[in-house]
Amino acid sequence: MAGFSRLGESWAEMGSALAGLMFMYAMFQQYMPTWILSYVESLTEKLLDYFNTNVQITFPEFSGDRMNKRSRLYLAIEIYLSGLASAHARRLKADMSKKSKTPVLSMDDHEEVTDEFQGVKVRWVSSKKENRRPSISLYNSEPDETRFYKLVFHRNERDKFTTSYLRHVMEKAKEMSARNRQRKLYTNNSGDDYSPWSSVLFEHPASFETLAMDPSKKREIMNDLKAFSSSKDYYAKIGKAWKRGYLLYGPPGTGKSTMIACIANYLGYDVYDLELTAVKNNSQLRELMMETSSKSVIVIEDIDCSLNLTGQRRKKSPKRDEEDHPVKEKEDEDKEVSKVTLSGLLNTIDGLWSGCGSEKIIVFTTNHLEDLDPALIRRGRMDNHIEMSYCSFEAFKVLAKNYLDTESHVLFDDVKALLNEVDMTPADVAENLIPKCGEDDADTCLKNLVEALQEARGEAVDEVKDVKAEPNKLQEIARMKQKVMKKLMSKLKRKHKKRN
Ligand SMILES: Nc1ncnc2c1ncn2[C@@H]1O[C@H](COP(=O)(O)OP(=O)(O)OP(=O)(O)O)[C@@H](O)[C@H]1O
Ligand SMILES: [Mg+2]
Repeated sequence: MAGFSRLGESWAEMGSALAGLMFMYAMFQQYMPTWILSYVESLTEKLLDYFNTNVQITFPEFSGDRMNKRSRLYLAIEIYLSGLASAHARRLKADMSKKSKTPVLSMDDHEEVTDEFQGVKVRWVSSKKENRRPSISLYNSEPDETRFYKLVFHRNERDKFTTSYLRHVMEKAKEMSARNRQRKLYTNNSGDDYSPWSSVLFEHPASFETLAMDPSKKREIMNDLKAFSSSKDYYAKIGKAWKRGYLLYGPPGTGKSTMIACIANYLGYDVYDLELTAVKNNSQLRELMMETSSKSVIVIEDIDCSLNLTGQRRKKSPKRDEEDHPVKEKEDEDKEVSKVTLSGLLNTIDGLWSGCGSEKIIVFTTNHLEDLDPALIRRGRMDNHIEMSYCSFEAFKVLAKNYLDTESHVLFDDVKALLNEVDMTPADVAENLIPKCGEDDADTCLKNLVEALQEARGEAVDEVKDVKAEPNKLQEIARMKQKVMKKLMSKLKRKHKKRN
């Protein structure tokens, strides 16, 4: 008995000594030199291997014959783990890369985090080992130390973690780096000899969250975009270039340009703003398209006024002046500068050239859908036609939240009733919600909006009365007014774009 109790005591002593050692190790771990940590780690691993039911995969930082290339897999894991690390790791490292807009956090050496995949837990450990060979050698480019990540999981889950989990890590990392990437806005107005595009950082703050639109329509568009961006295999299978066309149409100020920024921000794509009037001919257009990168939104705004693309298929009789001489129209003048034709444009967006590069979204915007050549916007070319309409009550609620931080108010009912009767663009509603002087609060802004809507309703009623009084004459005036406005708008837009 005495022997047993002595054995028990010595086990207890060993146990408490081991616990003490472990406690000291944990306490002073961060002050210890790396070689001690690596040594202890490998010793512990060997010891644990005897009882181990785990499988472990190592992902070294450097790969290649001479270990001189940073491994893409390692970098992807680093990005993937940054989210977990910032939430759970105790010791973190921060780094800033040229391409990212925020610092990238990663686990510090000898730190670990747990992840969960399909209900099963896995452990990620970040380690490093010192390379004993002298690093100053003509023949040895191996770094002094090698970092690696270790993935540890139960051996029963081998299939799951060697295939689907690693795929999941790669996909997530791709998504995360796209989100964190510094994106660019390209224009073809002032390209140089080296590139037909010039660029600035794209930092538009618009997002689907702040876009005023019917929520179900918004969700539909977001789903469509997500499905597109993850359909690489599908497009390859059906033998179609991985691109999608969006046509955004609606009156000025309904959010077409804002929607483009939302799309680019949502998918983490670059934006190419293609000014067709600055493109000399079809071959330059082709060159521009070939110079666009994957993961981009290529935009042609106001396609109806970009060039005389709208009527090239319909034979138009030339306009004549009072003395019956043919009048040179503004569009004809443009045609002399830009010789891009409708078929050139169709071929570039939809023909063989469109296969160059992939994952591209092409967006046309227009205020006048009815003026466009049907060939330009047929399904398959412009796959998704989205009407950007006047402000609905649902859209107003988004604006009220954005601008006034308000989700309900006594005046909401008035606004709702008025928006049912009056067409007002989200841009005009937003303008009324902006405080006019620093002290304007939500009450004042909403009152301003109600007044503006009432005023607009008054004008609309007056117009209806006039039309009833003299229908033919007034309808003719309205048509003329619309025509003049349309031309004026086109002119202004062209001028504005040329100036920029
Ligand atoms: N649906 C919307 N949601 C949020 N803000 C909007 C919306 N529509 C317009 N706005 C606001 O109005 C401004 C003008 O909108 P935007 O330039 O997107 O309109 P547009 O439809 O492109 O007009 P245009 O046809 O004249 O180019 C934006 O800067 C934005 O602040
Ligand atoms: Mg616009």
